[in-house]
Amino acid sequence: MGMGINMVYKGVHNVLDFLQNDFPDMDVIILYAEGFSELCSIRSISEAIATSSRTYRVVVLSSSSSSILFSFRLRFCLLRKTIRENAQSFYSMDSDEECSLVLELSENDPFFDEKKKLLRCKGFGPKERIHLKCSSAPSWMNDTVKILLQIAKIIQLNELELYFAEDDASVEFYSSRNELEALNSIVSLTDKSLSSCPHFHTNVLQGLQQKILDLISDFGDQSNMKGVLEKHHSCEREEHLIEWGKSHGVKTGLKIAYVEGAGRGMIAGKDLKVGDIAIEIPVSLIISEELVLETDMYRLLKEVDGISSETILLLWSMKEKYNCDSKFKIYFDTLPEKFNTGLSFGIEAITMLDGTLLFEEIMQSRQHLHAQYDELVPALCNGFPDIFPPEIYTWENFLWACELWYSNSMKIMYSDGKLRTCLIPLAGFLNHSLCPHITHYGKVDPSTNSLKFCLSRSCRSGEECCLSYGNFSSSHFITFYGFLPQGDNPYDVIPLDIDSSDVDSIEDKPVSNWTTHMVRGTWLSNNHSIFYYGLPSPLLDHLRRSRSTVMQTKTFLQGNLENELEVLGDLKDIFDDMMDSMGEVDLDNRESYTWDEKLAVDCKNLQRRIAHSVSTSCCTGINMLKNELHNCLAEDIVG
Ligand SMILES: C[S@@+](CC[C@H](N)C(=O)[O-])C[C@H]1O[C@@H](n2cnc3c(N)ncnc32)[C@H](O)[C@@H]1O
Repeated sequence: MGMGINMVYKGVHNVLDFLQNDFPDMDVIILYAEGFSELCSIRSISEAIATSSRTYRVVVLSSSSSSILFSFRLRFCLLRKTIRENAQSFYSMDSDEECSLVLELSENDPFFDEKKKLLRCKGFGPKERIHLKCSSAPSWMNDTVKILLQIAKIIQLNELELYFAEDDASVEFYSSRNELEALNSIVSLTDKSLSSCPHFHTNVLQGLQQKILDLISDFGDQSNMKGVLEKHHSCEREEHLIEWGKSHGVKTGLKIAYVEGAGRGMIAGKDLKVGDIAIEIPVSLIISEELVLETDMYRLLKEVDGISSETILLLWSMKEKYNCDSKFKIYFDTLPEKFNTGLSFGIEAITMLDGTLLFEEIMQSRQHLHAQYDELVPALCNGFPDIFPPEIYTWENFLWACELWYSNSMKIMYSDGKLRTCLIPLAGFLNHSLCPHITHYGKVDPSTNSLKFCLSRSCRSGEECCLSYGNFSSSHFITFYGFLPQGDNPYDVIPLDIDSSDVDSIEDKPVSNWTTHMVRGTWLSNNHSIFYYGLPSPLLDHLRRSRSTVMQTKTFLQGNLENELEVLGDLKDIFDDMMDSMGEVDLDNRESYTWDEKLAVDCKNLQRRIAHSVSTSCCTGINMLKNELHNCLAEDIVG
């Protein structure tokens, strides 16, 4: 039913109550604005309406030229609702013959409230049943996939991705990790449904699953992170290791080759599909604490107060490297003599890092390792030289073992439920990618007593097969792995030292769950409009609240605009100071630098780019705000 009402604007927060309580039957809303400031209110009203679980049709009538901007935004809100409406009408069907997919945000999700809010912004609830029925409409499949993906992506967000997505419904892409997790979660859902749906639905489900698999494949093809193979290197020792592995139960179709800039990597010997096992390692070939339990070294070390199983393994591996009778000699023989991680940066490279996050990370880690060595090793060598020969237990060898364990170990969940830090021969040749083929690999399969590395995206014959080492910043990768990942790393953030506790609560009730704040390169954001500026909303909201005790809304009121100006001015100062303290980056001489100096300048350049992007976005925002403020004041004078 359409109904025209003369709606009195009661403020953004009670618009929905107003509509639902006073006009429960209304489904078409006509918003009319004469001047600029009325248009600003309309935008806020329309945003509030867009969060409703009911569908309203909103029409904007305006005499102002700025209406184009708002109509665009409104159309966007409407579009989201219309897609959902259409899709639901395609899915509606006989309940007896129902086949549906249910996407549900778990109430145990640590970010349940934030994700629920984001789902609402997009017009979804925490539990959505999507009914599937092949429609005659050609777009039904695309519409269905679009909805499934929108929901799945939000459910699969991790903390950091959520921080940068919160309060901004326009975000469609969060990270490659998120994209792959979301797509794979729908593949699993369709798998489950295929086993329980009546057989006449299998075509629909299989069609849907194939569509998702095609999307996964397209996504992999688009990612520009394929390793270039260096054919002139010999991999004889590595091939021996593969043969040894296979003779002890390893199953794999992967080969080893040198990859430009990454050392050795694993290459698919044939086309591999989503779900295929790239490599399977029997537990008997995994190096974990189990292996040292029977040694004299273990019996001695377990008496040392507070020593961890990781430290015991590290000390064991220092000696095992030189043990000619080791069961793992062939594995130790393939390990690099030097790891070249941030932990072994020279003094020149460290000096270049002054003012960067990497400087702090490397210095703290080195201090920690030196303290650990000094506390433990000399005493062991003096007390038990037979077990800890001083010529093996040097600082250099200790650092080598630390770098080995930091850069090559994986945390594995064993069948007894215990998480163990392990070295895994062969799987240790898998390099990292921001768009990995393998995302889940940490659990022993009790039925085979082996560790399986299954593909979350396909890998063509001859292509390097990569996994994800984790969602780390580039400074973490440099410190502990010795490389800077290729491409945009969404986890490259600059944390801000802001205490949220006092401003982010009203009468002891938190208004936001974010207690720490950060920024990342604003080129990663697609919303640079006023009130967003490519910056994270939780940070902006926090700074707004700390600057003004008045409730802040995203409306074009003079007070709000003035507060925004101050917030952006403060942020800009912080990042301009950061750039000043880091100094310039000399990229012209990069080729003459040593390996560690190259990593140092690249990392410094990255942090500078992030700081510069934040400062530039603040500057653009300040200019936009000044224009709006000017318009606002002009309206007031005319009014
Ligand atoms: C687990 S090992 C992988 C095998 C290693 N490439 C080798 O030759 O032994 C981890 C190390 O590989 C290298 N690496 C892994 N992924 C990389 C990447 N994306 N880019 C550059 N180097 C990488 C780093 O040196 C890292 O410390």
